[in-house]
Amino acid sequence: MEHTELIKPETLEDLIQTLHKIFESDSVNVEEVQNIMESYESKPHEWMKYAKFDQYRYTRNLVNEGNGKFNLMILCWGEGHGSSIHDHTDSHCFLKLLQGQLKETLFDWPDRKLQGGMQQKSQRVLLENQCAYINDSIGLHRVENVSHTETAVSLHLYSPPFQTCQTFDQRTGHHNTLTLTRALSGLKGFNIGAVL
Ligand SMILES: N[C@@H](CS(=O)O)C(=O)O
Ligand SMILES: [Fe+2]
Repeated sequence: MEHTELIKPETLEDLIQTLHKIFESDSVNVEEVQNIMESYESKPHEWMKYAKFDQYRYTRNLVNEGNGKFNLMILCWGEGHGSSIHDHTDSHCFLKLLQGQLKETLFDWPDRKLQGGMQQKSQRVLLENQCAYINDSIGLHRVENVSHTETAVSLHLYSPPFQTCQTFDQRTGHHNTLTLTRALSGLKGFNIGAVL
């Protein structure tokens, strides 16, 4: 497999350029993408223009369309905002913290035969500049800003891009398909926000 030489991106623009290079190849090297995203040191003035908050739910703001290979988005989490349990539609999902902290809870896919609740598998707190990774074979997750005083901002890369995903009811394991929005302001549009 061909490897792009890893040079630490100094700016968000640099990071976007490097990601374009990496994704020219047809196969995704998860570790390489994770490393490059982690090595970018978040500088708020570089991403501020994408960071739009909503009073009630986290927002999704498109940053770059990655030549059709990936979507790069900035998600803004107000105090107490979180996502429902969801999948990632057979895509790779990278999640890098630009500001604040997020709690990630992992779940297994519910067993159709066993009617009942979904047990959480593990939990971790993601710190500023860390980059997490998930896909459907790892499982499902829920992401929350549990802070009552601090907002959180995260940079997400999805490859290939997707517009719908499934959300799950923890109590029953039942799912719904949801169309995601790429820019949410106010309450119009959809995301998988859940009020904690
Ligand atoms: N995957 C979610 C955000 S997160 O909870 O990972 C989304 O794209 O809205
Ligand atoms: Fe997610």
